[in-house]
Amino acid sequence: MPGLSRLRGSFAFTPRTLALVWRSSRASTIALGVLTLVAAVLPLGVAFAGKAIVDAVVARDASGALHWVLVELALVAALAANQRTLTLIRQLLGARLGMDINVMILEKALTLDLRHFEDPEFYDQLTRARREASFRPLSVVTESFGMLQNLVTLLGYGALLVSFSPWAVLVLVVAAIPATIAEVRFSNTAFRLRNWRSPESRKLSYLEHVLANDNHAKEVKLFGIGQELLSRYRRLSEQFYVEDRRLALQRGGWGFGLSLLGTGAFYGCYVAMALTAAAGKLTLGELTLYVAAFRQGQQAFQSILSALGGMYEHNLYMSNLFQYLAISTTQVTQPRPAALPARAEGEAPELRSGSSSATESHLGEPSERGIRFEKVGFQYPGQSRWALRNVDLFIPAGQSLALVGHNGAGKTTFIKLLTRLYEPTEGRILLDGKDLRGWDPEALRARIGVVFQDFAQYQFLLRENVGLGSVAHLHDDPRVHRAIERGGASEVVSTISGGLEAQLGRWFKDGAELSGGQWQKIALARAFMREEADILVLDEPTAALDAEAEHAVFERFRALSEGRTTIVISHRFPTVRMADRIVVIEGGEVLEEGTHDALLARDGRYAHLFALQAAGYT
Ligand SMILES: Nc1ncnc2c1ncn2[C@@H]1O[C@H](COP(=O)(O)OP(=O)(O)OP(=O)(O)O)[C@@H](O)[C@H]1O
Repeated sequence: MPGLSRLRGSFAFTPRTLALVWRSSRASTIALGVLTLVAAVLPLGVAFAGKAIVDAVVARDASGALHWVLVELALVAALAANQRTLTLIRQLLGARLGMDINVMILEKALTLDLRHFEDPEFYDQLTRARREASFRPLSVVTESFGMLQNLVTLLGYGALLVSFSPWAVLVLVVAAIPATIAEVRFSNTAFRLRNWRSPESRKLSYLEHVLANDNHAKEVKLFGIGQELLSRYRRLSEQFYVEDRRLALQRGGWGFGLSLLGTGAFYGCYVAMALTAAAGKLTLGELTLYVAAFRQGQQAFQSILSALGGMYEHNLYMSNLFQYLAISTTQVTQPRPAALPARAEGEAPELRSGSSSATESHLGEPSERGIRFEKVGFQYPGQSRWALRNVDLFIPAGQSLALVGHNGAGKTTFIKLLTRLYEPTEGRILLDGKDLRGWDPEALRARIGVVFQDFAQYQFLLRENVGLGSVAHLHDDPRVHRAIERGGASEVVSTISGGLEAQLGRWFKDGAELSGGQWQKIALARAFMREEADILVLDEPTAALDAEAEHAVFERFRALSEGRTTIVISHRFPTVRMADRIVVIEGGEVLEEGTHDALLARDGRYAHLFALQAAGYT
């Protein structure tokens, strides 16, 4: 039955949510439970005192009436104090919970793979989890306790009403059901609407970001694209508004119509009670009590039912959070069987025919020192195109290698695989004879220092921008200075005031903004913080430097990288030719490889590109 499964759905994540809340603050959760029970019982006392007052008045018992008025006053005061404390605890618990859950979300983000961040569906999930989950858990708790409170109140009023007529209890219950069913339905629609348009919401946030962000301000102004983007923003938000309005109107209309049923039921019972009292079968006090019991019982019951609707909605949102937290972070580790026969770690590798000339005649042995790509192929998740294919390559330890190729040839992908940001779809990569998948990720990354073309510009202190290259040495000043010098950033440091403690970037007060080339030098310095790393990779991090500066950087880089393996990606031949060995990648495959002179002599693609650049065409 769909109704029943919805009802079950309303509570599916409640135990896990309550566990989250319990872990956040036990004391607050217990206090919330106790105060909720008090809030459930006190109104019964107030109603009973009301009856006693009326009865005392009718019996002309002044002191009795005064006594009960004082009792009622005390109960009402207690109720108000209880309510205030409840609100306070809810606020505190809500703040604590929001904090804890955001930390959980970010902690999870740290364990995710790069592929997750490059996947739009994952992004939607993350956005949804962050948007809703910090306040929904508290709503689940408040709603659960609220339901308990109303249930106790309802049972109390129900017991009172039964003595008037069991029919009254039945009418009270039945009249509230249609409105509840409608509420659950609308909650469901609201959730689906928001989930369904989640990609559109991201577009909206992105437009906001472009229109109000320092990175884009120059282009937005100079290309005059502000109005165009703003009108896209308007169109999208207008569309959202229309959908939301339709839903709100439907929800409001149905809610109002169906609540009339409850009002009708109340007045029907009121008439019955009034007639019974007029016939002398009820005292005035009993009439007052029953009317109050019916009205408040009805309210309690409606609250329970609408809380059910709310719970259903909260649970749908909580499912987002739990799904996000359950994302598997283990990468696909099995190479495709067709590509390479499975082989146990350490087992003697057999020779394979058809290896490109890039491969030395021997294959990975546990004792070899260097990086070996064995028939490596890679497709980005969800893509049928091979970004890399049939890559067979051995880079002996200490060698300097340059990767050359057109845009989109697969050079960065090569680095992403080497640094295990992704794993090969087929084939395998070995470091010192051991499959990368067998390496502890921490140990592997400690050995590699990388600067990507889209390196980060942290809006942090200068010390942090450099020192974060080796967090453990963030406060090791001599090391930070050494790294700055090696990255060629000494003149950057001398031009800004504040030295290592200077704030960089424009986001925060007194931040010094650097030029593109200066940021690159800082990024290089960050890589040089990894003094223990024996593999250094520069993926075009010098594109913003002028040719002369780039040449200087690479000369220094080479000198400093003595004995280390270096891999450099560059489109500039003066840089490329310095490498011991050059690999030309085209369409994801290794096309040529050799020294600069050997490749020129071969007169192939490399020689062609070199001639173009020498003639000033690239
Ligand atoms: N995250 C990704 N998802 C899907 N495809 C990608 C992704 N990153 C790169 N690609 C595709 O993989 C191919 C190789 O890209 P890669 O970044 O390795 O090229 P590149 O040689 O480094 O280019 P450039 O010189 O422009 O930096 C390209 O066709 C690109 O479109």
